[in-house]
Amino acid sequence: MKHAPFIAVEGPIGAGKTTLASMLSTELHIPIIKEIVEENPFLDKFYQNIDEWSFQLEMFFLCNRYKQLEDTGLQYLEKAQPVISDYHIYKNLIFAERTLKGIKRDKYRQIYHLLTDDMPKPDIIIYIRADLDTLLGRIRKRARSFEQEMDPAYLEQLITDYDKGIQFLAEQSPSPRILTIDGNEIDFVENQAQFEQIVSDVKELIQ
Ligand SMILES: Nc1ncnc2c1ncn2[C@@H]1O[C@H](COP(=O)(O)OP(=O)(O)O)[C@@H](O)[C@H]1O
Ligand SMILES: Nc1nc2c(ncn2[C@H]2C[C@H](O)[C@@H](COP(=O)(O)O)O2)c(=O)[nH]1
Repeated sequence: MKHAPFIAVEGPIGAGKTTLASMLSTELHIPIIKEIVEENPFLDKFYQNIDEWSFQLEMFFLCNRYKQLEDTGLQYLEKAQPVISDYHIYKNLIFAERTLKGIKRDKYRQIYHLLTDDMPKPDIIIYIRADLDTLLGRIRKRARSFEQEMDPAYLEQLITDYDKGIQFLAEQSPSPRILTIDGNEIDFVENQAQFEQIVSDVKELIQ
């Protein structure tokens, strides 16, 4: 790979994105960009009433990620410095296609493309797949109050949406390199050898 890599860790809610991105950042000495969660004023309301709050929430995520992506370009990529983030900007569309309807979805799509089409995109995606039980267990473990009443059907739908979304990204040109991790079987937190294998796979992708 000639230019500095832009690595994104992706996967549905609770898959372990932030955990793995932080571990890789430390191990590979690559700065990390993390998404803003706790400061989000709409998440709590969203989980109580998705239809009522989805547009505000999706726009908040989109604007924040747009700003982070702009900064990532200026601070790292244009200076040929590698960077790792715990999300891919396409995540916005994966969620919004599920949570928005009708005219709001149409408007959101237009704004999404207007803001992001010419922005830098990750060239390496680490995709953590995990089934519903694993994700629910991790969400419980993380214990964010607003996520505890999440409808399992919503999460289950997102698992499928993510598979389709990552497949879509794989078909883009130029296509990102994708490392898929089985989050049910591979425990990069407790199992050092499994983490080292991921590090080795990522180093190979970076070469
Ligand atoms: N491989 C793993 N094994 C055990 N616990 C994990 C693993 N990955 C993440 N966790 C835990 O699961 C929770 C969710 O992880 P997190 O990285 O916040 O997920 P995400 O960023 O994908 O939503 C956290 O409490 C984290 O410590
Ligand atoms: N509706 C949306 N929800 C989102 C989006 N990005 C994140 N989230 C939610 C999911 C979790 O409750 C929380 C943190 O996300 P993690 O995937 O890091 O666990 O925020 C989004 O774009 N739309």
